[in-house]
Amino acid sequence: MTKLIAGNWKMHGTSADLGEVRAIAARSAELGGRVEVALCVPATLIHRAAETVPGFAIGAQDMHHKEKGAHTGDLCASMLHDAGAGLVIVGHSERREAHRESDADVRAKAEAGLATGLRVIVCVGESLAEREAGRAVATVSGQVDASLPQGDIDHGRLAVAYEPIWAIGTGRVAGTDDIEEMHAAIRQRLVAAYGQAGAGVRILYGGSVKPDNAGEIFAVPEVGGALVGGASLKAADFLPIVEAAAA
Ligand SMILES: O=C[C@H](O)COP(=O)(O)O
Repeated sequence: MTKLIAGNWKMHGTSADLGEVRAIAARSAELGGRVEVALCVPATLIHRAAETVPGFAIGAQDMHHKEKGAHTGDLCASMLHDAGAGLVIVGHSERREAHRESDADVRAKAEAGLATGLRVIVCVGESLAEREAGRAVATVSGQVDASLPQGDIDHGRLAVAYEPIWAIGTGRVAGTDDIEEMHAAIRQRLVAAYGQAGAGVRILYGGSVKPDNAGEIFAVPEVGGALVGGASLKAADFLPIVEAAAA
């Protein structure tokens, strides 16, 4: 399966950073069909980024599950699509925590995103306390069961990102054994939910992915790519990760 490397710029980036988008898109195009690359930029940059690099996948980092209404400050899937987004991240742990998003909220967003034609990355991941209590696999399996869209899916438009919360932005990456165990557990839940289509859903790893650990992570069974935060902000950091996935 071709790996998907998605950058998540979080609350970083203005029009002054479009040169990074341009550099990332140009090298990604050279790598042709060997890897899929996307950048999920702040909502304020989606339109300009999409216009700057036509044909390259620009995404959003969140969306409201409804199509329209009195929701001050929110954006719906069709607005993101209209701005030029081709994909959206939902259920990132930073939103689950800071905005109290539940599994049900995440599922509603994922279903609305797919229904609008966006590709969707659903994030799951355990806290350090849950891992230390031996509940990591149970926690993440429960999130997968309750956060993923219900019904038939187009497996090519859905991905799951496993991001242990304690590995995000900390420089502390999960061990390859732990990644392998968790990705296998997620695969089992995907197949239970979707049958054969569940075998084709990419499972990304996220949490302190850097140029110097990407190759090792990509060699782990069932790792279908990465969701990259800090190292996606600069082409010089992100492109070696993209190249490792294309190798
Ligand atoms: O969405 C990306 C993840 O939160 C990982 O962030 P990070 O690569 O900065 O650890």
